[in-house]
Amino acid sequence: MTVGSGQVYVVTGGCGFLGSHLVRMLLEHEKNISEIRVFDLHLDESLRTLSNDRVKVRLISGDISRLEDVREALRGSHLVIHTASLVDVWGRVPASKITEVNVTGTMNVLQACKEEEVQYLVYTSSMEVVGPNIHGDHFYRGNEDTEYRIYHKEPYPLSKAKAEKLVLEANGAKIKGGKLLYTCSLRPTGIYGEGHELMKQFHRQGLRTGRCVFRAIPPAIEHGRVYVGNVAWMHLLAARQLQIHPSTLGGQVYFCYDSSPYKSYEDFNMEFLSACGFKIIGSRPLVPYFLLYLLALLNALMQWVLHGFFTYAPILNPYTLAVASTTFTVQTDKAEKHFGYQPLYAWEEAKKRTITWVKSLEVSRKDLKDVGEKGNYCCN
Ligand SMILES: NC(=O)c1ccc[n+]([C@@H]2O[C@H](COP(=O)([O-])OP(=O)(O)OC[C@H]3O[C@@H](n4cnc5c(N)ncnc54)[C@H](O)[C@@H]3O)[C@@H](O)[C@H]2O)c1
Ligand SMILES: CC(C)CCC[C@@H](C)[C@H]1CC[C@H]2[C@@H]3[C@H](O)C=C4C[C@@H](O)CC[C@]4(C)[C@H]3CC[C@]12C
Repeated sequence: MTVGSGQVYVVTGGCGFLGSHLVRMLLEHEKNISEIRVFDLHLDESLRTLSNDRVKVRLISGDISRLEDVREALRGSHLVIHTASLVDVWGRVPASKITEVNVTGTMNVLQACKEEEVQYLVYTSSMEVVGPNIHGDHFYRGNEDTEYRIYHKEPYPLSKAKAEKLVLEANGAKIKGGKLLYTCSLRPTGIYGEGHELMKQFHRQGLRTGRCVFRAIPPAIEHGRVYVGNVAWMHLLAARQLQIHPSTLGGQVYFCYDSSPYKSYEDFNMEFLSACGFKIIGSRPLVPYFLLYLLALLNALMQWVLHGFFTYAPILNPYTLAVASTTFTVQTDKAEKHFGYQPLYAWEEAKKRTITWVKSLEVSRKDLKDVGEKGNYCCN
């Protein structure tokens, strides 16, 4: 295999949901690279087979919270896209672990950039560094300059906010050899698309309830969603343009957006699930909010009681309920203005691809059933 003398990119968390889309996106659309280093705690061996005549995909097993691992991965590279993170708003992982991976891990990436002379870093942040806040203030089609009462209490948003701050503060810092480090931060809203773990859970849950989804959140509550392919595309463009126009992109934050419609979380999921015969029951929430809140509190109490025996971490807790019940949508053109971003996938295409994937989940479940698993597939 002949591999050229292009740039070397490191993608931390490259085996995750977004990371693996990003690796494929780079392979297909970034002509200036000869090696992609996929750094992750858990390697997805199938990515290795993506190497081609032009680009080598190198899988590197490592822990972002260990500086030595990160330094080794970054040695001799040109740019880092740092997506590795523990994404947990359910209490599955202790807060200290979330901080270790998301904050210390980011410090390590910055430190390694400085020591290994890597000049460019694109950080995957989250809408959660802004909100929703626990006061339930709505963020209605806001942009990067919209004023909002930012208040973090939960470990995940807290860690993402701290990490983003470190990344932005590091912009312009001197690295070994005297050159400057340039950083920018991308803030996706709720990402969806092929491989979305939470969608798999909603799909499984819907099968258990006879393909019926019981409305819990008022349909007027808008929740921002963005297609994974567009988030990956935006990372690619930001990485490219950060090197060409470091003074424009350096130190900046950008919400990730595309033409996905503004809808409630549940109605948005129905855009895909309805193609599998799922129905949403109720034009308004079937359970009053205070009951849902009590249930969420009960789940939190159970988690606390059972802590030490096993991890009880249902989807519904006071925090996820607050996020789902508070409007948070973005409307901005900052990324277009600063680095020419336009979504690569129109909503129709993103929807089509996601539906094809959700339908494939049905096939794999049916395969399982054929080999003996008991399941409920139909309801209508
Ligand atoms: N999924 C969303 O809706 C969403 C929305 C906004 C922002 N984000 C951000 O996007 C990024 C990717 O999220 P995702 O949904 O693909 O999550 P994911 O869990 O699928 O991917 C994260 C990856 O990081 C890796 N990782 C975790 N701990 C590690 C460690 N100690 N060392 C090395 N690698 C480690 C995981 O193995 C995984 O492959 C994260 O930074 C997340 O905060 C996600
Ligand atoms: C009340 C129930 C019926 C519905 C519960 C849905 C809930 C689990 C969903 C709703 C919104 C989701 C979050 C949102 O899309 C954005 C992000 C940011 C990202 O950085 C991490 C994931 C997260 C927090 C989503 C988690 C799941 C949430 C809370």
